[in-house]
Amino acid sequence: MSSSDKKTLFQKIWDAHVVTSIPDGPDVLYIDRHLVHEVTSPQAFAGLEKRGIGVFRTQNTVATADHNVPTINQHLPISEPLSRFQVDKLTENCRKFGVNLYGLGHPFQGIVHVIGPELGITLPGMTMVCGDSHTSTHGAFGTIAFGIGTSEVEQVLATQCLMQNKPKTMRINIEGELANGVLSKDIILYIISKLTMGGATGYFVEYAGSAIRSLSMEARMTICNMSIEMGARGGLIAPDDITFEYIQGRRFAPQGEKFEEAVAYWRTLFTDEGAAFDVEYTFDAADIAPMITYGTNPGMGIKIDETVPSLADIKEESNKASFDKSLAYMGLHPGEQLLGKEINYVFIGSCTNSRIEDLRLVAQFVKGKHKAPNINALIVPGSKQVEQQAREEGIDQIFREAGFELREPGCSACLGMNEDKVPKGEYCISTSNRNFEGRQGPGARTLLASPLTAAATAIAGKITDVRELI
Ligand SMILES: CC(C)[C@H](C(=O)O)[C@@H](O)C(=O)O
Ligand code: SF4
Repeated sequence: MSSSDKKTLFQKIWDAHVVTSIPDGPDVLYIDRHLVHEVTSPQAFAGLEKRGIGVFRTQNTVATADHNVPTINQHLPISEPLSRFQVDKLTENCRKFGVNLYGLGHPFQGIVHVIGPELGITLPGMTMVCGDSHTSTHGAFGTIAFGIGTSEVEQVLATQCLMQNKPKTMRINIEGELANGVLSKDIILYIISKLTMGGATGYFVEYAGSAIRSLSMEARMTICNMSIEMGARGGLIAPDDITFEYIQGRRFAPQGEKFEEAVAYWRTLFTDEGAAFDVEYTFDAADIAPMITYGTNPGMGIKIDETVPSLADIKEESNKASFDKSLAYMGLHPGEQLLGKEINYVFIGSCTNSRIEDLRLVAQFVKGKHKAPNINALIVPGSKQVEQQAREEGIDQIFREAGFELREPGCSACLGMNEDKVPKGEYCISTSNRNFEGRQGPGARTLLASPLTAAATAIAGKITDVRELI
């Protein structure tokens, strides 16, 4: 193989999906799977209706209701009018256009980025899109998965294709062993704190290295999920035995001989030795600690035992400009220690950390303990299946005894499009992926962290270094 024949994983998947290349323009890509939710689909369906056309490949399109759904009493009509309208509109559109919907009440309903993988809809080597920035989650399977805008949603519904300029490629290697109490959420918060919020803009990232290889699929999804938070178009990880084992037997995954055939192909999905990336970074896993954010973008993160930096420590120009405003919003000041700070809200959920593995980890930690009296804790599973599994495993019971409530699935307080909001001025340790101003409710102050850090904080009633407790 000459050096020019050597391909990155990204290049291999991309090349396999180019329908046609527009000279000096974008490529037209075939899209294997299209996920749809209630927020970004109404205008797209309306556009099809206006043009008098249908959905080209309904069998490749799956919809669910997640952003606007309440997390209690899902069997009752939605009381909040806008949310009810959005969810009803999705139901109506899916019925009209013949799209498969896992709506409220369906045993497969859940956050779009949780249900795709758990149902075996997400498979290695695919192209996947959704009108949602965290579609990058699915890259954990060795998939080119990325978020698109509503007009592109219409394009894909109509043609199963999408025009795309090829992004540049970046590889991030994490080598070595993670310390006890450090989770994949800490890895990605660490990476984003190093690269900053705009550091991967224009790139598609491949995560590699021994620390990444050792992670479960759930943990890999957490990392790929947040690729977008450093501006990347998406992130992916080469599939391996851990991936194949996760997929085997899942509802819509190939079965029997078909599965073996698929695995034989999936094993070709890796970056060739010596293939070139536009940029490459390597970090030492041993340098990663439990992380927490102090500001209003996910790149404003520190190791939990560090202090809030000062303007002089900030390197990125765009962050400098908003630094003071960000700290004022958060009610924090440079040099302040976050450890030991009393906070009243904990949110465990979102497409970053609401999978069964996250819930198990939290349950294992809180078992036999009780949350502090000042803490309001919300645990929201990513899907009906996760909720069901948690109940079967007695995890709901453990949570109840520890003073937490296991809700019904949805995006919930990740972005507060339903009634799950954090009150103005209150701090919330959140396992979600965004800490923008007002993200969890007007005036709410979000501190992003791992599920273990969230759990430890809930028990102590103040920001806690989980390494001291395990
Ligand atoms: C509502 C949706 C378009 C949005 C996104 O694209 O990511 C949401 O999921 C988010 O996390 O902010
Ligand atoms: S859980 Fe949060 S980040 Fe994920 S899709 Fe829903 S709103 Fe977006």
